[in-house]
Amino acid sequence: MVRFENISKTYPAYRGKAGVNALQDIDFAIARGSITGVIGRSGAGKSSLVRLINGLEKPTLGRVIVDGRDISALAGRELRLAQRSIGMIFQHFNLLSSRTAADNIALPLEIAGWTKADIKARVAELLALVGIADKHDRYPSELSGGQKQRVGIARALATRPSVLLSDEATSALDPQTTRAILDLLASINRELGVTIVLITHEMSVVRQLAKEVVVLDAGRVVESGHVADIFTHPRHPITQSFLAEVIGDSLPVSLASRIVPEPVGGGQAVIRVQVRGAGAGDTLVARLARELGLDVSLLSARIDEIGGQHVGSLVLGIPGGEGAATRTLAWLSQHQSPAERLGHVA
Ligand SMILES: Nc1ncnc2c1ncn2[C@@H]1O[C@H](COP(=O)(O)OP(=O)(O)OP(=O)(O)O)[C@@H](O)[C@H]1O
Repeated sequence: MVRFENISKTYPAYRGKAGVNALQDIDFAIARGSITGVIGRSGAGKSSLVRLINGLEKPTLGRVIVDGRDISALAGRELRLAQRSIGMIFQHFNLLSSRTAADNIALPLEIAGWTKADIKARVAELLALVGIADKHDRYPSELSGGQKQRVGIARALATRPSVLLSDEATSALDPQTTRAILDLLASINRELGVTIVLITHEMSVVRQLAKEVVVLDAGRVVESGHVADIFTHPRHPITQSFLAEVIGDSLPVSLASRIVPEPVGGGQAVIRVQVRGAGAGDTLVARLARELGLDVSLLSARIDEIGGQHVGSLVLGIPGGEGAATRTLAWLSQHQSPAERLGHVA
């Protein structure tokens, strides 16, 4: 559906400023009908990547294939026609302030040469789809941020695109409105089958909506895969730092304040283990206790639903000194459960 084939993008040197290698060796595919999050820090190359998908930028090397066509090779009318099958929504909505909600949504249809009657019917359908049928005649200044983004989404879907690009579309919204807009995008993906590519610097957005994630750093893909896999087994430090922001690797203060680096006589080793799948945590703790004959205690637990899977971490207290802690870590490793020792409590 969208395929990056060995893409590099270099912006040339300009007025004494050095050239920038914005993207290098980008090679991955986005499946039809999927929701893929592309995450990276500022300057990682996210916007350059989306602009390649809709043909606003050309790659320096490689090809970008959208719906079986090399969009990077198109120009003029052919490019404009191809762009009708790629909708885009933006952080600041990019609505025309002089046009009503309905007339903003009508704009791409006017450009595509639809008749007045067809435009009227399609706009009514789109306003209903995004849940603001009553805002037909409102100007952007009379709408809330969430409502403006709904107009943006309706406008992006007007010409029935197969791909919807979202460039930080919820970054200017509060958490509750963000959730409502992400829910709307999920239902659009489900009901219309539109492929969604989500550019963001927030892992919480990826977690709520995406099934696949691509992590960009300094113009390269450093990690990619299913969201649930990446959340449970992040390999690259940049991914780990994004995850720490959302999963809250932080322990409850009451526990964190008791953990010390050295073993405490008669105390417990503190081990954090990642778990995955409904009920996986219970099963793991029960088996560990039974097979190693240990009186394991559960000091803290956090389970989230990510990419449709239960993932989280358990903090276990292991009595029995260093030997028991080492045996526990070995057992967890044998059972493919990533674990780390945090210290000891009395
Ligand atoms: N038109 C341009 N001309 C020159 N350099 C550019 C241009 N657009 C982007 N860059 C540079 O390319 C690199 C990647 O920028 P890009 O905007 O793609 O990153 P980003 O991940 O979207 O960042 P942000 O989240 O801050 O928007 C940056 O170093 C940026 O300064």
